[in-house]
Amino acid sequence: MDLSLTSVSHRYGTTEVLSDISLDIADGRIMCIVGPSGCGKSTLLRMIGGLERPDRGRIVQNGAVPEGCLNPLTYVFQDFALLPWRSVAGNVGLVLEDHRLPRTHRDAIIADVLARTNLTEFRDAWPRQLSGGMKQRVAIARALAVKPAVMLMDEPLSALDAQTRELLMDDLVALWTRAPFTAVYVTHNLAEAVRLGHRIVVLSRRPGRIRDIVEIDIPLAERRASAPALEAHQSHLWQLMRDEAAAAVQELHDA
Ligand SMILES: Nc1ncnc2c1ncn2[C@@H]1O[C@H](COP(=O)(O)OP(=O)(O)OP(=O)(O)O)[C@@H](O)[C@H]1O
Repeated sequence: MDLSLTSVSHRYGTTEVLSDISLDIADGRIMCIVGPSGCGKSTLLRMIGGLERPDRGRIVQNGAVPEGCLNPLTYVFQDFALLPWRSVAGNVGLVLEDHRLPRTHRDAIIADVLARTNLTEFRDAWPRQLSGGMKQRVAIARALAVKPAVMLMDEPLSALDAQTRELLMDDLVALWTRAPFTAVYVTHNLAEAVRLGHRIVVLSRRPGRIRDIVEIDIPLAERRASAPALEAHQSHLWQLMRDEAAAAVQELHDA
C-alpha cells in the first residue's frame, strides 16, 4: 500500500505547525523525516497514522494492504509502551486479542515475530528484566505482529545509548532485508536517517515545509556506519538543516 499526502497543512490555535506538505510514501521503502526541534515531525506522523486530521490537504491510502494485515498503520514509540504486568509474548499478543484469531494462529504469529526479532528465548521474560534495546525489540515485534501496511516510527531509538542504537539499526536492516516493510521514521539523528532511509524528507523549522528530499540508493544491507558515502549524505543533510536548527533553538530560547 502506498500513501500520498497532498498539500497537508495544520495549525494549533494560532500556531502554524505544518505548511503545504506533499509527499508519496512508497510501498516497501523506509522514509525518514528529519528537521529542527518543534518543526512538526511528530504531528505529521500522527496525521499519517490518522490520529489527527489536518486542517487542510489530503492523505490518501492507495492499493491493498498486505495479505493477513490486521492493522494497516501501526506505531513504534520512543518509550516502548510495554505493559509491565505482561510477559514479552503477552505484550506482543495484546495487539492480536481484538482480532478473534484461533489460538493456534495467534501463537504462530507471536512465535514468528519473536523469532524475527531474536526474542524467542525471552518470550516468558517480564519487561523489567529487559534492557532498553530488548524492550524496543519487543515493541517492534508487537508492531510486526499485525502485519502493518506502514509502520510509523517516532524516534524509536532515541531513548537508547549509542551502542544499543547501532545494534538495533543492524536489527532493523536485517528485518527489512529479509522481508521489506514500509515505514515512516521520524528522527533527530542524521546518522540513523542515512543508515535506514531510502528517502529522507528534510523539513524546515516551524511551520514545517519540505526543504528537500534526499534519495539514497545504496542498499540498506551495504550501508556501514561511518562509510564515506553515508558521511557525505549526512553532511549534506546537516548543511540543509544547520541554519534552520540554529534559528529554531534561538526561537525556543526567546519564547
Ligand atoms: N496537541 C497539540 N496542541 C497544541 N500544540 C501542539 C500539539 N502538538 C504539538 N504541538 C506544537 O506543535 C509544534 C510541533 O510539534 P511536534 O511535536 O510535531 O514537533 P517535532 O518536530 O516532532 O518536535 P521535536 O523535534 O521536538 O520532537 C510544537 O510547537 C508543539 O508545541
